[in-house]
Amino acid sequence: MPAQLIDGVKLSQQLRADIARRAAELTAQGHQPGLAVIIVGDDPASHVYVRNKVKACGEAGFHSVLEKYEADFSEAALLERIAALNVDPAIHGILVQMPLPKHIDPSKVIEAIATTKDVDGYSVLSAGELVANLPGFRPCTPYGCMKLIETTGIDLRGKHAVVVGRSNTVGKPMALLLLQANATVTICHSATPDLGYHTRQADVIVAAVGRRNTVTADMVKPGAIVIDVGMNRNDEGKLCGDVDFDGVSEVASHITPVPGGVGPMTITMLLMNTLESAERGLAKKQVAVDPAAGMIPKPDIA
Ligand SMILES: Nc1nc(=O)c2c([nH]1)NC[C@@H]1CN(c3ccc(C(=O)N[C@@H](CCC(=O)O)C(=O)O)cc3)C=[N+]21
Repeated sequence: MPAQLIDGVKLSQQLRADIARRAAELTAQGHQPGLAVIIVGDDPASHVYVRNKVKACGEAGFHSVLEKYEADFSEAALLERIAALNVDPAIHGILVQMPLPKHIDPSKVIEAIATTKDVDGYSVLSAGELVANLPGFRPCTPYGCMKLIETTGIDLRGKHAVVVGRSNTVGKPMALLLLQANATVTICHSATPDLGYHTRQADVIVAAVGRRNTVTADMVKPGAIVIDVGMNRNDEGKLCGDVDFDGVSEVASHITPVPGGVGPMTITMLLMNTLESAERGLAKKQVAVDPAAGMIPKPDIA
């Protein structure tokens, strides 16, 4: 029996409908969710992604600003823009599109974003919150992968999840989210001698390497769930993932396609984080003005 497709476009539509409904409620109370997206340089793929993010904001009823800067925009000027957005009450999320030009230190830029607006979940503090099981913004791609796994109805408790890839943006946070869901987690990477040995034991495989055909049918246990985070081009220039989709579909119980799997969910969870940022800001404001709560009103920075 071929694997069931986990449809990221369909799940995104469902989640985005709910996000739009909650955004409209906030807007009616005078607190429309707002996302600022900054892009530096002229990488064409980055411009496509950024355009998609801004478009998704519009469709969800969010306010959004897109700031585009030339490749020679200075680090100091970028940090200044972030400082301004950090105190802009109309902005609840700030995303600086990666990669940045080489003269800009990405770490400096990420850490400059107010934690309350770090909707990418890329900052050291957001990463620490994830490690410590504290509330905070989850990186959008792994967060989206968890939502995709949820649609299978399979409880992760006690299941063996194998993450292939250890990037700070996907592999590492993915492993932590799976761990939070009570899976037994293995992280494999470029120095793992026999990848198939590990993946063949997996009930769930998350492939986030950036190399096509990294996971083939012989490396998958029958009935496994396979989530493909990869975004590569094949010889015909067509978008493909890290998983040999045709082969693995014959073995897995559930599989995500590329495109149409994880990609759309990344943007959906960005909207979700921005919405939740706006909701938290409003909740804080309501507590701050409630005299019964005995709180001193704080300056409006979130
Ligand atoms: N600060 C920052 N945050 C990011 O979240 C971030 C980033 N930088 N830099 C680049 C990567 C890449 N990324 C994608 C988002 C959606 C799709 C997406 O929607 N993909 C569609 C297909 C798109 C197509 O056809 O080209 C899909 O998989 O179905 C892809 C890639 C976010 N990124």
